[in-house]
Amino acid sequence: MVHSIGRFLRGNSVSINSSTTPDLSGLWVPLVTPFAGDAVDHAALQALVRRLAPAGIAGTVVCGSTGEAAALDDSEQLAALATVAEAAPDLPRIMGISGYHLGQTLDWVRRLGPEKLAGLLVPPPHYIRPSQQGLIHWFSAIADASTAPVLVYDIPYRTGATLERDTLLALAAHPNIVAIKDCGGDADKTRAIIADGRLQLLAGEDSQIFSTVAEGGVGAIAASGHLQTGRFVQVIRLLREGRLAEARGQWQPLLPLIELMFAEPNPAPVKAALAIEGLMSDVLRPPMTDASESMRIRLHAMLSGLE
Ligand SMILES: O=C(O)C1=N[C@H](C(=O)O)C[C@H](O)C1
Repeated sequence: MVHSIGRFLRGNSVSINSSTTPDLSGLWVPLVTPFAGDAVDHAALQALVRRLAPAGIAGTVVCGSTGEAAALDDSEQLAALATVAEAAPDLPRIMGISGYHLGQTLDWVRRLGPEKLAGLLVPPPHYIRPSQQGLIHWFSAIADASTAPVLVYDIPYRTGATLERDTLLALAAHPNIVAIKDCGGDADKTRAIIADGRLQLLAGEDSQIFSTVAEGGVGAIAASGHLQTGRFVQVIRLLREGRLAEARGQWQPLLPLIELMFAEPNPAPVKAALAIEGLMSDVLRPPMTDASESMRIRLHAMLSGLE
């Protein structure tokens, strides 16, 4: 049994009720961060957002893992967020955060307080591998401090921390924790969260979008959605409408694209594909590396075959 020491279980939580819980369904695109040389390429970021916005996406994620947030300093992150907001002011934005120092992370959450965010995407602290009780403390403290609703980012292969099913169900009681981005790799846990019904579940593994939404997930945060965006949007919409065969017809042509996008560390293939399309230059910040030559050749072939 895990015990929360968060403010919400002490009875003085922020007053957020179900009528104000945001609807996070649909496709969210975790934006890459384009670079021009050493600097963030704001013009390319703006053009990217303007291309994605009309495709029917729910919104964007700024500074997720795909956005190479680990390589951006605070002012670059705030500037990227401002550029995305300026490019499409009415398109909802989720901001990714991460860290392992609770005090510094809370300071950052408070600095983000004035931003108009649809949510804050928060993974467990990486590297330090706390207990389940420690994880409850981490998320509760952040959710207490955040003016935006919190999405729990369950991604043990990046953080080294496993969020157990009971932990996620305990966090679902927090009025400001509203969703999970599911990269947990545990189908039983995924189903339990969906069956519980309090957290909106978004697929975080692109290859699992179909199965997750077919089982009751509300959408996805998917880097592959930079390409063939309208088709990803359609798949999720059709599944949520129960139109399984039509959804499958849209989904199957996306599988080679998804496979290619993760054949090298994300976001190198996504950036290479967008560079081929003339949207940005193909630059990542070390220690991330740009796509290999063989990847570029495969991308050229794939993009020329796409409608
Ligand atoms: O940035 C994200 O959010 C995503 N991250 C995943 C990862 O690379 O770990 C992939 C997913 O498509 C989106």
